[in-house]
Amino acid sequence: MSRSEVPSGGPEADEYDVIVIGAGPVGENVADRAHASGLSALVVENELVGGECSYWACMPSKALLRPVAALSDARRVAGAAQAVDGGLDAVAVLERRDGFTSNWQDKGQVAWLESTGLELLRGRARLDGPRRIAVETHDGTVRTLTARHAVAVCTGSRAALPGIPGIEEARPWTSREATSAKEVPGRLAVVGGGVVGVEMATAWQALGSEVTLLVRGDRLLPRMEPFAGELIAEGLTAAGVTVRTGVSVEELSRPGPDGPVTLSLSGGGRLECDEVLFATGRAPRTDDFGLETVGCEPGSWLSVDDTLRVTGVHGGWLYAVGDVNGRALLTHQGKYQARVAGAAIVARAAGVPLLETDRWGAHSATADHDAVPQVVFCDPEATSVGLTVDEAERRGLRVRAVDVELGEVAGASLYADGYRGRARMVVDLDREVVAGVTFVGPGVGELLHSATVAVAGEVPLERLWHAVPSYPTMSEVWLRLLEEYRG
Ligand SMILES: Cc1cc2nc3c(=O)[nH]c(=O)nc-3n(C[C@H](O)[C@H](O)[C@H](O)COP(=O)(O)OP(=O)(O)OC[C@H]3O[C@@H](n4cnc5c(N)ncnc54)[C@H](O)[C@@H]3O)c2cc1C
Ligand SMILES: NC(=O)c1ccc[n+]([C@@H]2O[C@H](COP(=O)([O-])OP(=O)(O)OC[C@H]3O[C@@H](n4cnc5c(N)ncnc54)[C@H](O)[C@@H]3O)[C@@H](O)[C@H]2O)c1
Repeated sequence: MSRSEVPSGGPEADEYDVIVIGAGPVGENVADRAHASGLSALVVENELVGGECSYWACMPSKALLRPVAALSDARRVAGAAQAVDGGLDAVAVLERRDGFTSNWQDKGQVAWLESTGLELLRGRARLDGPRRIAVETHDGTVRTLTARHAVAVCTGSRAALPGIPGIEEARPWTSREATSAKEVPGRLAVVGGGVVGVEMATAWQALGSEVTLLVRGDRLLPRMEPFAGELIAEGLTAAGVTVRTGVSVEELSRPGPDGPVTLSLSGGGRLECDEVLFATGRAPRTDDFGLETVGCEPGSWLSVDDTLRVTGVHGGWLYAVGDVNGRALLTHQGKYQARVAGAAIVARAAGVPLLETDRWGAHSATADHDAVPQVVFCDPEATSVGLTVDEAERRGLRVRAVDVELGEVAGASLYADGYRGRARMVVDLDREVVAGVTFVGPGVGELLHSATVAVAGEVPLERLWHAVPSYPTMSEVWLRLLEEYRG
């Protein structure tokens, strides 16, 4: 037991100013904010400190994907391409991935908690009425703890599996296996054309699997502008992935424990594979969590206001931050919410009469509505922030889409021979500000933050005209977009 871990059963420490349930990236940040402002804070964690993101999501998936991009980048530049021989070294990639997860040990993250002075209790927490939680600790005892000011639920999400006949016996991969597998399956079927589906299809195809991506809708990445899914499908197909749209899995069968899986598909077809990954969305970790003891629906996404306080809970002491509130299932957005929630908890504990809850105020997670950035790390990369044309129109905004082929930008043509990529700026015509941006192409991930600043800053287009991009970088796409808009 490390210095900061709380011994179970200690009667002296059963009351804290703030109790945080879940030590993922979000819980860590809520607790850190509260503690740094002088409140006592306890963090309860049932598995590994660092959460899904560190061990089975962002970090291992990006460790699998970075070598794919590095190799593709070299192959797209004459002169460098000649130096590239063969594909990825799968063993080396998996070993590097293992390094990023610290071999699924959380010593490093516990050391960070210790260094901040936060207390950690290992065990499974459940709500137990107003301001109370009961924790089943890893030694089997149950501790009841009380929060003076706030309980923050930061329990994240898990993979959601559809109720298809045979799915349990087929023992499908979820995002956990897809990010932690130690061997490369010969044939991998991936079900779902969302972010996990396209990223993991990209990674495992490059590592040597023969990947079939099964998408029930008519396009990939349906939450982005349609051209994103088109360019990603093109990239996946060029890499050797079989992309099938308009197809659903109706049944699975895996007769032998280690044998192949057969998928029965809509329309009568069958597909045999060695492993099948279901990347079909997420469910909140709120089942068997005592939500009924505080008047909430067990198993539900926790609905919150913009200070991240759960709506409809008497006394206003319960917060839900990160994936578990379903607002934006992204680490950076959850950490942003954690900063806002932390500030709100501290202000309320100090008795501040009026919080800054107006739009873009210090106690309002406004960006969740208008400026959520996302980078999908496939090849090419797909990125977006703010609203698509479709979303803007559904909100009743009068918008214009401005499109530019990225390959026409000097910096992009230097980045890769025959550069393929596209940019779209969605302009709010009444305010003449940028409501949303999508960039798709190799290397655009690092470009996205410029768009996030423009969208969150509501920078007028006439001022953006004075933000001069360096020549010859890909950022000159901004100049092309503005020129196209001004005509
Ligand atoms: C394959 C994959 C790749 C992803 N890649 C990215 C990416 O590149 N960039 C990005 O921004 N986002 C990415 N995401 C999303 C990102 O992982 C999540 O948004 C992020 O992990 C949410 O953080 P969190 O702290 O809310 O929850 P989590 O990281 O899920 O942490 C919750 C913690 O709470 C603990 N817990 C749960 N219930 C209890 C309980 N009852 N008692 C005690 N402890 C409990 C859990 O053990 C866990 O440690 C990815 C997701 C997946 C699946
Ligand atoms: N790079 C990143 O930022 C990154 C990477 C991975 C995951 N994430 C986050 O994790 C979350 C989860 O990702 P995800 O891909 O699991 O969810 P998702 O919601 O992005 O995509 C799931 C897809 O599966 C489809 N689907 C659902 N049920 C199905 C069924 N029965 N059969 C076939 N298809 C079905 C849905 O239509 C959807 O397109 C996302 O919200 C994403 O923000 C982010």
